[in-house]
Amino acid sequence: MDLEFQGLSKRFGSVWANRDISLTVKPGTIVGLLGPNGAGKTTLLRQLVGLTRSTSGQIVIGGRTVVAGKQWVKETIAYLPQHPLALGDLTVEEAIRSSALLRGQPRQDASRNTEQLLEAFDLQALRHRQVAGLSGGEHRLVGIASVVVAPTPVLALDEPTNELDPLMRRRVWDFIDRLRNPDRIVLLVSHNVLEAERVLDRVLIMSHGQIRHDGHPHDLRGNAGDILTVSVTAPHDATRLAHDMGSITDRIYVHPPTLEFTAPRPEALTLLAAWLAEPGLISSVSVNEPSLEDAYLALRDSSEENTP
Ligand SMILES: Nc1ncnc2c1ncn2[C@@H]1O[C@H](COP(=O)(O)OP(=O)(O)OP(=O)(O)O)[C@@H](O)[C@H]1O
Repeated sequence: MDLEFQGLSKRFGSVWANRDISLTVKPGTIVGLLGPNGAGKTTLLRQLVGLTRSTSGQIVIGGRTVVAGKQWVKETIAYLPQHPLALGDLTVEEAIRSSALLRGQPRQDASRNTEQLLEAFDLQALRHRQVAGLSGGEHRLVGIASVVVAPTPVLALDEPTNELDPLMRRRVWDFIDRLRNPDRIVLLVSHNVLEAERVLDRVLIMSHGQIRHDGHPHDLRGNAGDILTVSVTAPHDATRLAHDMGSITDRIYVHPPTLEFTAPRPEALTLLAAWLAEPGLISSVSVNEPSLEDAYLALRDSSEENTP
C-alpha cells in the first residue's frame, strides 16, 4: 500500500508548520524525516495519524483517504508520539499487552510478544510498575514496545531513541531495522542523524515546512562534497597539530591527545602524510568518508542561505 501525501499544508495562525507537501512512500521503506527544530516534522506525523487536522491537502493509503478515527486507520497506522502519552494506571506489562490486543492480536500472541519485548528492552524488573511513574527513557521504551508489539502497515515514530542510553538506542535501532518488511512503511523523525543513517532507505530533509531534499542516504552523502573526517591521536602534542592546520577548516576539535577535523580531501591527505613522516608524532589515525550527518549539515547550510 503506497502512502501518499497530497498537497498537505498546516497553518497555525500566521505560521505555516508545513506547506504543500506532496510525496509518495512505497511499502518496504524506512523513511527518516530530518530537519532542524520547528521544521514541521512532528506536525506532519500528527497530520498523518489524524491528531492535527490539515489546513489543506489529504493523506491517502492504498487508495483510501485517511480520516481520523476510522477503524481501518487505527488498524493501519501506529504512532509513537514525541512526548509520552499518559497511560493512566496501567502497568508496563499491561500497557504493552493491551496495545497488542487493541490492534486485534490474539491473546496468546499478545502475551508471548509482550514477554519477548520485556526481555529485549530489559523491562522485566519494571513489569508491575505503573507507566506513569517511569523515567523518561523507561517510558520511551514502553512506548516503543507498545508500537512494535503488533506492528501495523504504517508506523510513525517521533524521536524513537530520545532519552535512551547508548545501549538501548542501539537495541531500538536494531528493532526498527527488523521492522523492515515488504508490506510496511516506517516513517520516523530523528535528530540522531548518525544513528538513524544505518536503518534508513530514504531520507527527507525538511526545513521551514518544506521538503528540501529527498533521496537515499548514499545519494545525499555525495552532497557533503569531497571531504574527509580524520581523527588522529598525538600522544605528545595534539595542540601543535591544530596549529599546523592553519585555515583549511574551521571544523577542528582538540581533546588531547586526540584531534579530529573535517576538511577537503586533498588538504587532509597532505597534512596526514606530513604528520606520518614525523616519527612518534601520531600513534593512531582513522579516516572516514562523509557521513549522512556531514551531508545533512552541508545541505542545511545551503538551504538556510537560500531561505528568507
Ligand atoms: N499547536 C501549535 N500551535 C501553534 N504553533 C504550532 C503548534 N504546533 C506546532 N507549531 C509550530 O509549527 C512549526 C513546526 O512545528 P513542529 O513541531 O512540527 O516542528 P518539528 O520539526 O517537529 O520541531 P522539533 O524538531 O523541535 O520537534 C513551529 O514553528 C511550531 O512552533
